Amino acid sequence: MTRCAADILAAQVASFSRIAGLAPEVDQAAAMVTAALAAGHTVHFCGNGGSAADAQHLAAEFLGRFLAERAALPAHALTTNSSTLTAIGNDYGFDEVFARQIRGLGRKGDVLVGLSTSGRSRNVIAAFEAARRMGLSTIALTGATGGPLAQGADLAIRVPADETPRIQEMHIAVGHAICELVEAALA
Ligand SMILES: O=C(CO)[C@@H](O)[C@H](O)[C@H](O)[C@H](O)COP(=O)(O)O
Ligand SMILES: [Zn+2]
Repeated sequence: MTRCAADILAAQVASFSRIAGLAPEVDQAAAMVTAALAAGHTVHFCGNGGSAADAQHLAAEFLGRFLAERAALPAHALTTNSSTLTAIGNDYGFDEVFARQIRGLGRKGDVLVGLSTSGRSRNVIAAFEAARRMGLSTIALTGATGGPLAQGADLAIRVPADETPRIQEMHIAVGHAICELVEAALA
């Protein structure tokens, strides 16, 4: 299927026209993250490919600043240390790259945010299983179908799109909305 630029851009506008319906879930996610940060806990992020970039982007918003000048907030992307990722991947398998980091770095009361457009990435699902066992809260950002990741999460934000790029574009919009709400709540 070949689409011209106008078709692709129209598809982006169409998916974004549905995003306001996610307000209740976005409010809930912001409340979970705000409560954890206010109690001194950390927010961890993970995902693969473009979602790894989104995980890093969102962690940076908390550690750095989003819109307001304020103290650094503890956030961490599990996607950034190539030595950690290759050691765990090589020795234990790629499915373990995030779960093992959660077992090492996660603390009861922390929040784990997993981004997966399919909701089927096994390494993200394994990290959620580890987090659940340890008492972390879990927030899944997925596409409309949600997959097993959404089913097993404390909170699932299923954005109303089916194609990976459209889903990713909405994930970063949702992530930014959560950042803004958390920053305002903690100000
Ligand atoms: O960015 C893109 C496509 O837009 C790709 O890199 C994409 O993230 C990768 O194929 C991921 O492995 C997809 O994983 P997931 O979203 O299904 O968990
Ligand atoms: Zn992408």
